[in-house]
Amino acid sequence: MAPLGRLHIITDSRHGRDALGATAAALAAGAPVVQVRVADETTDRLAYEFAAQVRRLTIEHGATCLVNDRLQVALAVGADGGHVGADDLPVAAARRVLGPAAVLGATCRDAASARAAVADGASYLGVGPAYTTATKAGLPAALGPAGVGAVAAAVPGTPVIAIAGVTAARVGELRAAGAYGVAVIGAVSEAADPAAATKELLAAVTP
Ligand SMILES: Cc1ncc(COP(=O)(O)OP(=O)(O)O)c(N)n1
Ligand SMILES: Cc1ncsc1CCOP(=O)(O)O
Ligand SMILES: [Mg+2]
Repeated sequence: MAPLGRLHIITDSRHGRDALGATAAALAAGAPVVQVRVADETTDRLAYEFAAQVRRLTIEHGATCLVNDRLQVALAVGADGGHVGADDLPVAAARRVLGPAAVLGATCRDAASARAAVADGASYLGVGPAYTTATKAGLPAALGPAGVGAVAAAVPGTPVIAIAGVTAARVGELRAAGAYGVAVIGAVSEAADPAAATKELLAAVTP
């Protein structure tokens, strides 16, 4: 399997955002991974239709397509994999649903849950909140680069993707702490020029 991309663009599920437009711009600028993430209240039908459009774009650009939470949508659109957290299917069940070859991400905030997720079949970990963010409500306190690094150190060989409040300027300290890559919503979706923002992030994550 090809190595996981280091920059994950997550679609912005907030009302009024041009999620598809920002995603298309990010892909055209070279983003290697897109995670489809829709609002909890979005119907499966709309989630499927949106994910199918993103999947087409990722195929056009040779990028990896992951689907957050809704693994049935991931399977239905032929995505490369999915991402699960505490409110979603357990990692071992998600692995059974997606099959052995799929990319499977799991949200983790500490060393013990990270080790368990890897043992249960996660192929990468989403670790955060790295910093505070206004994009998602109800998150615990920020881990900071050191907290992200502590999780990464617990699972050598498993890519850790830092998430929340990530900007190009913060990528260096996250990488230095042990993060393999980063996932962003606002840094691309809220940028005046999402393609330029993607290029800046890509330059920062590229070893
Ligand atoms: C790369 C990455 N890391 C963490 C998350 C968060 O997933 P989760 O905790 O399940 O929260 P929701 O995104 O479902 O609100 C993620 N999506 N991606
Ligand atoms: C989905 C998710 N899970 C933890 S933080 C977050 C959103 C991150 O968004 P941003 O990159 O704008 O801080
Ligand atoms: Mg989730």
